[in-house]
Amino acid sequence: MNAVQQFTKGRIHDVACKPLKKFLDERGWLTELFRSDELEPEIMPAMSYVSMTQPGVARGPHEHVEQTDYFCFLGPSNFKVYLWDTREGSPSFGVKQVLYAGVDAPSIVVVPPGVVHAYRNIGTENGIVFNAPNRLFAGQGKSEPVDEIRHEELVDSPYQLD
Ligand SMILES: Cc1cn([C@H]2C[C@H](O)[C@@H](COP(=O)(O)OP(=O)(O)O[C@H]3O[C@H](C)C(=O)[C@H](O)[C@H]3O)O2)c(=O)[nH]c1=O
Repeated sequence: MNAVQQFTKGRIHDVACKPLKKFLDERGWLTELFRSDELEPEIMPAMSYVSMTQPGVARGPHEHVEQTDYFCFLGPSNFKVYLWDTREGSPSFGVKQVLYAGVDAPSIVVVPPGVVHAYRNIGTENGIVFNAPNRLFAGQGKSEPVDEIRHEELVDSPYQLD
């Protein structure tokens, strides 16, 4: 594990945050989540899943060794997203970045391997997050270890959520 204890605020290299474009009409709205003609081959999704997070609840902090996460914060709540760059050699090594995403700012957040990440539902409704990672959860046929380092239980963790 890398030993960064004090992170500085800033923007993390290779983390992408893009607005989701909603096409609104009298029936509701529609938004594209990903397109194979817009993504780099190395982050092309291998699977997708949706999670619901209750108000006030956080998921993470976690990091992946090989997996890039492709989170879409769709609403109906808002999330505070926390990112910490622990990649030695990264131009933003030791940087912490905070983003807000969800119903008031529908967004895609791309998180590369080695960037510790967590998010909290800061709204009053259940919130939906779609993820399309570029690796299969637990590998082919769920036969491999899960590519995930969990930091939730770390004593004196540098990855603090407020
Ligand atoms: C991710 C995943 C999970 N699961 C099962 C495994 C557990 O029984 C259950 C909950 O998964 P987990 O405890 O890994 O979820 P979180 O710890 O909340 O992690 C989530 O939030 C943090 C911030 C993330 O970065 C993860 O990618 C995201 O899944 O769903 C599956 O069956 N398939 C999957 O692809």
